[in-house]
Amino acid sequence: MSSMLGTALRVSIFGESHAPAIGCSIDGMPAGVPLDLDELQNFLDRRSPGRDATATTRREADRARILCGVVDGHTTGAPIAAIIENENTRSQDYDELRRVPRPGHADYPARIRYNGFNDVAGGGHFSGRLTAPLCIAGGVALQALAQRGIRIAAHIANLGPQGIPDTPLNHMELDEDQLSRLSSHGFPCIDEGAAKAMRECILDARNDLDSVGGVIECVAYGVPAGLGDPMFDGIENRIARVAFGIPAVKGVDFGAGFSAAYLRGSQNNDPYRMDHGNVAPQTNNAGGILGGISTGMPIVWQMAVKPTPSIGRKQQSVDLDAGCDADLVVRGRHDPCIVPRAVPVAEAVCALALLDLILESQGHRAL
Ligand SMILES: Cc1cc2nc3c(=O)[nH]c(=O)nc-3n(C[C@H](O)[C@H](O)[C@H](O)COP(=O)(O)O)c2cc1C
Ligand SMILES: C=C(O[C@@H]1CC(C(=O)O)=C[C@@H](OP(=O)(O)O)[C@H]1O)C(=O)O
Repeated sequence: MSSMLGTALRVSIFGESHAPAIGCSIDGMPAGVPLDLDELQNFLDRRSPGRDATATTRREADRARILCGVVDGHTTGAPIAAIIENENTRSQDYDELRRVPRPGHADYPARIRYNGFNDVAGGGHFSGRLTAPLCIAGGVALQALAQRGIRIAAHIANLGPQGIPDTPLNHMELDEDQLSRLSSHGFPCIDEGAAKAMRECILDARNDLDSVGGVIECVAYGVPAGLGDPMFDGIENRIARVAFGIPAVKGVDFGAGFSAAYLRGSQNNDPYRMDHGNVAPQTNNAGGILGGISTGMPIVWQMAVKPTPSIGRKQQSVDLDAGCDADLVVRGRHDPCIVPRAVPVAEAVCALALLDLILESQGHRAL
């Protein structure tokens, strides 16, 4: 299992959900980037488990311990390594799953791929818990990008089988106040009414021993025009590659995305106008990217998160040792919906993909 990303900024994620620790290493971060460790911890807290009834009851402090690469509040230019200790594991909940795999989780294909040697406890290296160290690396990248005037925000765009929509971010440029209100919100939505309805939808699913999914919209403001490459190294390719590393993400689209297929060219094209000497597209169906290259408009993308596979209902499975059908009731503590906790993870992957691109385009030089 190799969980590495980036070319100029190379990040490796290691650990397993019930191992003593999970962590990351970050190679290629330039020296002298100011790093506020409280801000980083606040970012990790937005993802951490066990905070209310809409999330798993596994309580973890998720304290990031930076081992090296940061001195006196600045990056040193040396590789950064950080860990989070796993403090609340209950591995016996997973004993049966080695034999009887959960529908929708990685148990069965992982057993075939790794000849049964993979760690099943807590989902092992396949666990959503690995997004905690991903958020350490992403949190560092977010602070580095903020130094360059690039701000990233995400929210729950839509949730549940009936589709409860929040106000789309693509139609608005958030000011600093709105950005910090969204990022300090326990349930990140623009519209309070939508947040309330979404919360109820998750609690209903939990009561029904079931789960729900949804869509997260993420926007990067302040990305200058002209970054990126055509074909295989475009901004879309780079963000999608990292976003699909988040467990449970099954779809990624940009700007109008799949709905562009149902528009005419006259509706989908973003007309140009001059504004105080600058080229200003009047709409942003392109999501800030044309030909893989940034247009100067906000980069707008969405990711679809499936309903949590581990649900409390009896499900059909198989006993792989006995070679027969078997019913399964999954035990343990699970998120009835992954979406709220995955919002900061979307911001993290967006920051990592964009910072890697920027460092690559400046020949790995200082920010
Ligand atoms: C933040 C986060 C929390 C998650 N929590 C759970 C959980 O409690 N139970 C579960 O079965 N899956 C959970 N998942 C999803 C599984 O890890 C994921 O569905 C599984 O590894 C299979 O991968 P795939 O869905 O990408 O194919 C979570 C994912 C994330 C990102
Ligand atoms: C602990 C986290 O989420 C976990 C993600 C997860 C999974 O299968 O992805 C399964 C559960 O693990 P456990 O059975 O050990 O409680 C979740 O609690 C976390 O995200 O930090």
